Order: sequence, then C-alpha cells, then structure tokens
Amino acid sequence: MSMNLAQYLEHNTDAHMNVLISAIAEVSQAISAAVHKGALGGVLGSAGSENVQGETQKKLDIIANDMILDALSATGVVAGMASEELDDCSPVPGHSDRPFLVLFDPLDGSSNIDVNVSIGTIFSVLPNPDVGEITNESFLQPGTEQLAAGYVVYGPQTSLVLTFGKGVVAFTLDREAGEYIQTSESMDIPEDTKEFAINMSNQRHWYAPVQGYIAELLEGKTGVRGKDFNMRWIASMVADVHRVLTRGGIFMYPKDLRDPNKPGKLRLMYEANPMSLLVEQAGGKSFDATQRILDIQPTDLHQRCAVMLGSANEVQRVSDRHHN
Ligand SMILES: O=P(O)(O)OC[C@H]1O[C@](O)(COP(=O)(O)O)[C@@H](O)[C@@H]1O
Ligand SMILES: [Mg+2]
Ligand SMILES: [Mg+2]
Repeated sequence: MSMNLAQYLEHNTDAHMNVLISAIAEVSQAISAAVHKGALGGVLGSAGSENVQGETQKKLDIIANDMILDALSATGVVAGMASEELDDCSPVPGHSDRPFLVLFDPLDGSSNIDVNVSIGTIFSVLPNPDVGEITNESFLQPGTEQLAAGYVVYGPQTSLVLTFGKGVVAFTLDREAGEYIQTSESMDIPEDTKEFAINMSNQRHWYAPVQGYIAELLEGKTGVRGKDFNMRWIASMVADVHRVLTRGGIFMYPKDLRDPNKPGKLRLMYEANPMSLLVEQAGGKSFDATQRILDIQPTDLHQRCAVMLGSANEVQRVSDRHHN
C-alpha cells in the first residue's frame, strides 16, 4: 500500500526535518487550492509592484510568498528565510539558534499563472551556521551543503518532489483526502534522451558552445547525432525540470550575449541549487558552463547562473564543448 507523506517522513527524517517538510507540504496544499480557484479566487493578475530583480510581481507571487513566510516562521525549526520576492533575508526574530535556513521561489513560472499553465514552488534547506544573528551572509553556502531540496508543481496534478540527498521521491496530492501520497520511490533520469528544452528565441544571443550543441540536435537523423530530437519549453522551470525528472531530457538556460555581465536568467540559491541537487540525486548532471552548479560558492542571495541539467550523457556533451 502507498505511504502518505507523514508515514514517509516518520521513517526517513529526524523530528526537526519532519516538522519542516510537513509545514512546507501543508502550505503548498493551501497554495494549490488558491491556484486551483484561479479567477474565482481573485488571485490572477499583476500586483502592480516589482521585486528586487526588477520583475513585475503577480498577485500570486506575493500571496504564496506571504503564506510560506508565515507557515515556516511558525514551525519552531526555522531561523531565517530568503525568497525571490524579498530584497533581503527574513530572520525569525529571537530565534537565531533554530536548525534550518530555508530559501524559496514561492511561485515559479509567474508568466504562466494567468494562462492556466503549470507553475510551482521551489525550496532549498540549509543548515543554520549558528554564529549569531541571521544575515544574508548566513545563506551564502554552496549547494552541496543543502540538507533537503524539493519543489511542488501545481499542474494537472499537484506533485511534491523531494530529496534529502539520498535519492528522489515523489508524492501526489489527494485533494479529497487532503494529503500527499507517495507515487514514486525513486525518480531516475535516463542517461540518454531525445528531448531538449531551451528558449529558442534567444538563439542569436548564445555563445558558440551552445550554438554548436543545439545545431547538432537540430540536424536530426541525418546529422552527427544520427537521431531526431524533440523540443519542449514550458517557461516554468519547475514544470520543465519535472518533465526531465520524469522521463529524461536536457534543460538549458545559458548565459548569453544580451548582457555579458548577467550570468544567465535563473537564480542560483532558490532555483538552480535545489533543482541541481534533485537532478544529481536522480542520476543526472548539472553544470553552469564552467563547473558543477552545486560547487559554486555564492556571493549574493539573488545571484544568477547559467543552468544546463538533466540526462547525464547530454549534459556531458555540452560540458565537453565548453571545455575543449
Ligand atoms: O520567459 P523565458 O525567458 O523563457 O524564461 C523562463 C524561465 O523564467 C522563469 O519563469 C523564472 O522564474 P519566476 O517566474 O520565478 O521568475 C523560469 O521558471 C523559467 O525557466
Ligand atoms: Mg522561478
Ligand atoms: Mg518566482
């Protein structure tokens, strides 16, 4: 019989982590319910404000952000949080000794909210270095330090995908029962794939290694690869990576020539790092064109990085093009 999330956590985590993941799961159910109501719940549309990255915030970006901040502050195990939607970290006042720091992208794929396409929440759990006051610097730990990472995708089903650094498991929300039920004991990314994900509209801006790699995929059966490749681009990282974890593929958001000072679009701390831990734990690879993403020593809460992740043999091919 399938386990529910509570049973899984009971067997696979300690008491503190159990409390934290249970709280994330609970708040994600509330976000899922709000997403599900859509226009009927008044959650669609723009909030008329901008976040620290200069991006227009949607109502749901702010609603989800506030819900997660409230839920995690109340757990008793979180010392501080950082989010895509907050300029600086949010310490839990008077509790700088609690065990965890949590970073999150409350609502990933904002441009898809109003058009009823899959969106999600991404989270990364770090140990509290416990050296006094929680500041932005407390969070600047490489991805290898993550104690847990995961996401919830609000799609045709609401799925929770989790890793504690020992494989990847998935749960599906049973709305009637109001709980997550385990639906995968081990997500494994096949080494080879015939599917790639990249925003092709940026092609003219790419650097030579990415140009060369995508060109060889587009040549198809009669080209050097000897097989046809298919392309998918949902524009919600959470949904694109969920597909890669489910059936393989390579997902890329490279750095490009538009603004050479801007190393890609995706954010290291709450998008690239948690997704990279999940992908590696599922047998895939993840790199930023120069190194393994999980090894990057962060210097800023909101720093960006190039992302190339997924089926190991494809990511290796792109990596080789960058190093030869
Ligand atoms: O619109 P583009 O340039 O294809 O970018 C899509 C990417 O931007 C993102 O939406 C950024 O996430 P947010 O919605 O959290 O800002 C990724 O999820 C996605 O992969
Ligand atoms: Mg995002
Ligand atoms: Mg977001």
